[in-house]
Amino acid sequence: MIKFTHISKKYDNGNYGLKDVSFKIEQGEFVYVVGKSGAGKSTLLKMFNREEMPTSGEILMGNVKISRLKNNQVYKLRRQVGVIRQKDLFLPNRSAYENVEYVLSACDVPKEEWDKRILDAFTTVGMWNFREHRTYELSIGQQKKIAIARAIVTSPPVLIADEATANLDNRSAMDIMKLFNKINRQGMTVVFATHDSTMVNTLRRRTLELSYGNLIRDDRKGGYSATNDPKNVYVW
Ligand SMILES: Nc1ncnc2c1ncn2[C@@H]1O[C@H](COP(=O)(O)OP(=O)(O)OP(=O)(O)O)[C@@H](O)[C@H]1O
Repeated sequence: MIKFTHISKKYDNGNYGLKDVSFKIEQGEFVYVVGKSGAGKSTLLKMFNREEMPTSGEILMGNVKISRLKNNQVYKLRRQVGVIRQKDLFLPNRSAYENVEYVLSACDVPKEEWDKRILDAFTTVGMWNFREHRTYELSIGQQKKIAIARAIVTSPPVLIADEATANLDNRSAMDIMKLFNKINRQGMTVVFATHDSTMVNTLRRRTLELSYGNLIRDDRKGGYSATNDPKNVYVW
């Protein structure tokens, strides 16, 4: 369970990213975050793994208050939250396989688990046959799939995606959305920010809508599929 309570974010230059935002997400939910450019979507997403800290309010992950975490615990938090960014940075001269493997090396995952984890991640995104390709040789849609493989290879209970379908044609975008659906059905919570309302209407899910930093809508459109899978409990 993730709970945002009265979260506000005021940047140093006086801009408000978020204003008094409160909501709760259960493990296994699929949630869209929508709103126009500048509405606060990225600011909201960056709070999940403490890339940004709220100016006021409290965020709970399980029973842990994110703002109270010490540096070594923030590192653990980041293993619990997989992130797919608007622009994913790859090791461009390395293969897709090495790009995914790199995440495991950076996360202290025991080496004997690497092969299986990498195979599982590539299989989930359907990219095993492209594992030897350098990432710059891949299409944008294929690169997005590798970005997803990197985000899920540590099996985080929560997956955060910021405009993961930007710059993709409709077919590739739908491919990526199906992938997020599949990952969600496996029990992972997915929080997916987009300004594309077509996308949101196609796959009806719970939607949080932001406008000028305010949460102006929170509905549940049949998207709730909580799971009791023990692998999804938070470990600190
Ligand atoms: N690092 C920052 N410093 C100052 N202001 C910021 C910073 N990041 C975001 N903002 C401001 O916070 C508000 C929300 O921005 P945010 O990037 O979260 O919106 P968004 O909905 O993700 O927009 P986009 O879809 O264009 O990325 C905007 O007014 C923006 O200018």
